Amino acid sequence: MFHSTGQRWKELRLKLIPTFTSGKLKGMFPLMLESSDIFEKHLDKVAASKEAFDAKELIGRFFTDMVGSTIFGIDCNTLEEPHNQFRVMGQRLATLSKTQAMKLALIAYMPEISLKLKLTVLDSDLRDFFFKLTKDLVEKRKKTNTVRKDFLQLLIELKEKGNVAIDDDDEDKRLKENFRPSETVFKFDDTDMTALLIAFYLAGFDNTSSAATFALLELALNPEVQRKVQLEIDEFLMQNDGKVTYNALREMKYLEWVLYESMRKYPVVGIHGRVCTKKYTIPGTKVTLDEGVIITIPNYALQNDAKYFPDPERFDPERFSADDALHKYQYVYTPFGEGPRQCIGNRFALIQDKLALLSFLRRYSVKVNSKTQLPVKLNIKQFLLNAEGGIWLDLEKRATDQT
Ligand code: HEM
Repeated sequence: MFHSTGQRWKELRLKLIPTFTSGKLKGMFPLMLESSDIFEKHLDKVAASKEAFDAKELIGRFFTDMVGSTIFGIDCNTLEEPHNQFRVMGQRLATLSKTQAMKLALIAYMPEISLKLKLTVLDSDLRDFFFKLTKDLVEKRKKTNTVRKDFLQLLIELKEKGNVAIDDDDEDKRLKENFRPSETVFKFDDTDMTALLIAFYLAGFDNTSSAATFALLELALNPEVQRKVQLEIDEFLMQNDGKVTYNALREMKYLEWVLYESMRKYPVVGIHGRVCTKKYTIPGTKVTLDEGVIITIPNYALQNDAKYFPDPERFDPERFSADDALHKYQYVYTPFGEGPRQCIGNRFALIQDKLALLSFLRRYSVKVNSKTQLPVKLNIKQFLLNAEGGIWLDLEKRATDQT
């Protein structure tokens, strides 16, 4: 999906909208909670070891289990078995060799030539692994008549019926009213399904774990902010008999501002790409872009520009406290992109990241371990923003157990 363009992309995007509605995400929430419960128990072991942990690695394993369940419907147990095949294959998706990175750039910037050359980025054994996995899982569901509230199920529905239905009680009323299934015949085969599952898997453990890692780092560096998040969590848990609910999580606004602010300082995807589809003169300038021109939008630079975000080095979640903050920062704050190609999984990602922070902070505080290089040096060789040498943290049990 990342590389499809034109009519094919439009069709696919339209078909996928109902997959990410609040109703569907709410339906998946119990599966997400199951993974969080296991993660919280695992954190007790990490704390008992008194060893520092590599935040991206630990959260990446947690999210591998979570997306294993919510995307593929499988139980991976990656927290306990960090080298299982599903995790190893996922890590290979996330680490591109130089040749793969060059191929990716060619596909992004010269799509027509790449198509002619039949360029592909993934190694054939990786493709075969996910293709077989998807095929086996689909067959098993059919054989056992299993229906699960996960992405695989929704894509099976899309393949078989040509559409994913929007539930009558879905809260996204505007979406429901405006949604029109496309009238053209929609081709969606096993390869399309596998490609989408791979994209969701990769984004669902890699992008999201980077975002949660940077948020934890800033909380560790700013104990007063960490304390405020913990107080908000305590309050919501108290109001809900210690249970984490979808609605309570959505209402934890301070937690949300913390994530917004850390995604401002450290946008996991540091640049966006666009292709000009028709000749266009930028208003108020003499700059004319011709059709086909490739544009790179430097969102890392924009989000760290004092012109838009005064004192940009300062970690200040209050920047997002106004109701219209996201509107005010539109086009300069774009961690999830902007416009029709904006990240389709942004709400799912926010739930994941909120759950990760909540799992840590309800019973522990995080502290920076001396293995973390400060100030953080960003690794610019990777596709996603990560810290060189990793973010190493220590867990410290909170004075009162909040469960
Ligand atoms: C913190 C986590 C995440 C970040 C920062 C992120 C960021 C982004 C960005 C910057 C784009 C490109 C948007 C543009 O060009 O305007 C994108 C696209 C996309 N993302 Fe995410 N993403 C995250 C999580 C997820 C998750 C969890 C999923 C799915 C489960 C997902 C699925 C996608 C897909 C399918 C696209 C392509 C959309 C299209 O081309 O129409 N992302 N994401």
